[in-house]
Amino acid sequence: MNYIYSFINGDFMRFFNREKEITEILSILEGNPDLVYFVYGPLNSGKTALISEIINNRIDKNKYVVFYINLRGIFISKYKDFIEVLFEEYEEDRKPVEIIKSLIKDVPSLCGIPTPKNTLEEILKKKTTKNVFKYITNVLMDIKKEGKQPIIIIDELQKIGDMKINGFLIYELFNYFVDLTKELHLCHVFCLSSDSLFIEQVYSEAMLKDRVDYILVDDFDKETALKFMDFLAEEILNKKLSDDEKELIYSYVGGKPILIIKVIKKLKIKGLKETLDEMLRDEMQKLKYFLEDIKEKDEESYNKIADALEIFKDSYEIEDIKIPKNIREFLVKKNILFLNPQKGTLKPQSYLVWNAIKRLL
Ligand SMILES: Nc1ncnc2c1ncn2[C@@H]1O[C@H](COP(=O)(O)OP(=O)(O)OP(=O)(O)O)[C@@H](O)[C@H]1O
Repeated sequence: MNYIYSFINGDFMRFFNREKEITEILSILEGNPDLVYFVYGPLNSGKTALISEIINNRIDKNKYVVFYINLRGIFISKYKDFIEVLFEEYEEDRKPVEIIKSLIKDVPSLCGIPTPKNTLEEILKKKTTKNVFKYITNVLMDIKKEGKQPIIIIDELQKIGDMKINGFLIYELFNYFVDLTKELHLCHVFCLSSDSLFIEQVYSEAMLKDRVDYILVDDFDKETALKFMDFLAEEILNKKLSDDEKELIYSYVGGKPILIIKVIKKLKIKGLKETLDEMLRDEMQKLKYFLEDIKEKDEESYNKIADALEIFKDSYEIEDIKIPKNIREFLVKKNILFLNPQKGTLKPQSYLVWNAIKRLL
């Protein structure tokens, strides 16, 4: 049984800023569970890093029990796959809550709901979610009786979007999450996703109105991005960057944390202009091949897509309906554009993509 989950992918990195988002989430956690929260934002904006910082360093570990269910990187094609991610089987003859209590002494979060072996077999035999949810609710109630507040976090929930058991599994889960929050006030629920089409579907789902809320984790704004560069230059290079250098980095990669980290790391072995030009060239190559493929398959679609992308030559962010629905959904699906359904806006997934668009179209 392996409950230890490392949130840090890649090198160890100290966490930077996000105080506004942290304050918002901590204040939600202090209150009674009431709504299901969707944490969304562009690709690699730092959603997982933020949640991980909160779980590891910002909450009182004696007060909360966190279940972090990560569907990222897991192949889920059938119900059984999903159940296997949701639960962690154990063999000892102890109650789940006892297992949980002993585990949380060592780790900040559990990556599955502990379930005795026989119970899991029973759950899997019945092809209905009713007994799954009943089991989870009982475990959560036991945790609450111990004076602790359970939190469920699901990363990349959209991965089960197409899965059907009776109806769509995802709707059954949403209903269950609404039960846990709005009805029972038993458990905090956070769903993380960078799939903005999925978030848009949730946003326009009448059933979820007034039962869910959204927390946007966007790329850093300019002021924060420049400070992040100072922070990283100190951490990684042990030196300061000039204002001109920071302005130049921002003009290429904007406020996307992962790209800023990449630039600063490369400065150990390469010059700044060379690093930035290389990154931009790679992005342009990707976009060029992407457009070439479309042009070869269907000239008419290519023209529509080129027209849509050309709109970004004048501005980074535009109103979503300026691009016809099918074209905008295609570009969002292909991770060229990010859709913010709350604001009704579209923008390139990063400044780097934006720069590639401006140079190629
Ligand atoms: N505030 C931050 N401080 C330090 N590093 C950060 C911060 N935000 C993001 N990062 C780094 O940027 C990278 C991408 O972040 P992360 O994986 O959290 O993004 P994400 O939004 O969850 O990605 P995805 O789009 O795949 O869901 C990680 O390596 C992370 O360590």
